Amino acid sequence: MAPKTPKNKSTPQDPDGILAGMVVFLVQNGVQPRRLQIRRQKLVQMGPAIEERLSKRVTHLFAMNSEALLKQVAAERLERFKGVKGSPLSVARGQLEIRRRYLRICTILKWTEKEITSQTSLYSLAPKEANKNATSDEEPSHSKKIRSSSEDSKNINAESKEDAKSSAVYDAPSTPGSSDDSPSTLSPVNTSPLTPDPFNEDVDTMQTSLLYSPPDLNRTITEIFGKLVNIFRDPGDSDNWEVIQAGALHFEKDEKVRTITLFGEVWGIGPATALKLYETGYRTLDDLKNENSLTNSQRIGLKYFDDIKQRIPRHEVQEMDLLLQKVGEDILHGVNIVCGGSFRRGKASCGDLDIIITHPDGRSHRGFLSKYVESLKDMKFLTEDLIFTTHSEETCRKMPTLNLCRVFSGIPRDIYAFGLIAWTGNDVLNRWLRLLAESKGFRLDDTGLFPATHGSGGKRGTRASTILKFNTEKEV
Ligand SMILES: Nc1ccn([C@H]2C[C@H](O)[C@@H](COP(=O)(O)OP(=O)(O)OP(=O)(O)O)O2)c(=O)n1
Repeated sequence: MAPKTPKNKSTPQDPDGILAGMVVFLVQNGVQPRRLQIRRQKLVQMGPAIEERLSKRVTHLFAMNSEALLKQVAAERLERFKGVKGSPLSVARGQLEIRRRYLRICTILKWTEKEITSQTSLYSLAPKEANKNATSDEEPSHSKKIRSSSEDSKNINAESKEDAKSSAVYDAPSTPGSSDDSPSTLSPVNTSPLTPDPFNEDVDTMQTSLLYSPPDLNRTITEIFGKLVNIFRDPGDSDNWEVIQAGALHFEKDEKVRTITLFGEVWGIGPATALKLYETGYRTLDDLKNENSLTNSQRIGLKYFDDIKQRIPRHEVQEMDLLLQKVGEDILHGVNIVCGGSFRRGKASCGDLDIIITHPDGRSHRGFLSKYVESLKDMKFLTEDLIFTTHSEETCRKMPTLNLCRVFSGIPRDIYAFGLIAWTGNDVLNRWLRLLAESKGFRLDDTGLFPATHGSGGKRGTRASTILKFNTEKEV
């Protein structure tokens, strides 16, 4: 029988790596499993042995901070690390960088708040007996010289932002049954190959710093551009078709493309309508004001074109979120109102507000939406209705503006987790999750996870009526 291929490719280890000879125990507490996995892979490349338990062999502990360390490891077990050199290490761009200004003699138990500089620093505590090379406070304890540069702080800052972002996701108003989504949840380290982190939009950046060799997608793109150049090339104007020289794609200058793009930016106007309007002879937004065939939503989209295009700063969304919750609570005690979308993902600005509503009792959400919207209109928070659709007896959606606020209400409690995921996004995560579900024979949408029938001729199967129920996003 052929030997089994290991399922997971292990990260290549550098036997001469900067941490070769160390036996490291990674403290999981305080680190998101995904981030821990990335750090673990980076560390492995630097040559240490990584122990799964805090055995006697362990020479170094890596933890986010003293608090996280003490939460996971009893103080007595750290006795042997007492009074030895501790230096925060930053693993960045595949290199271990030691910031000398932080080198100090310290004992773990004396760490103060001040010394916990940022969440992104890894603290290394080298036990005396294993750290014979350690000389003075001024020198890194490792024999290899390590580049110390401004890059370090750049990397740290980048990581800090990312952390702030990820934690903001979890700072979202608590939702029924979802309190276990906290980033500090302990979970076993998963050493499977890297897969996109659904909740972390910047993970790609981190991945590129690992040993990662993706397919050459640029080539596909340049080939397509090459074809476009040939199509749009003007033989008499050979200087004017290269993207770099012109600063834009040639076809972006084309009046038809430009007009259709502009019209398509009006809320409610899709590509087909935009083309129709172009063919009617319209060229500017002002022209459209006279068009009778526009729907009410399109008309509002046109009226507030500039407003709608402006992104809303996070602090303003925060204020609106508080107000939305207060008004909701005044109407229906215990109602759960979460602002999803980019706000819940911790973004600095948001295109709109995506409000997801349910009630823990599974019943009272019914009829809530109309009272809620009326109330918000009375106080002039909402001024115009764009769309109101009812998908079923229980699920209805409304998108009023001027605050461009999308309200998803009446999401019954038992499918709420699906709604939360879908309306928190981002869209890439949603596509990724749906594909994943499909690959396992399911259909996933904002109302549930359903076993799928077998499709034929390359078509997707239809979804069965049985719904699988899950309480939290994590379970989904
Ligand atoms: N094509 C799309 C569009 C949206 N969504 C989901 C994920 C989004 O996060 C959520 C809300 O959509 P928005 O268009 O409001 O997008 P965001 O809130 O993410 O960003 P923005 O700040 O631009 O509003 O809906 C999706 O799955 N697929």
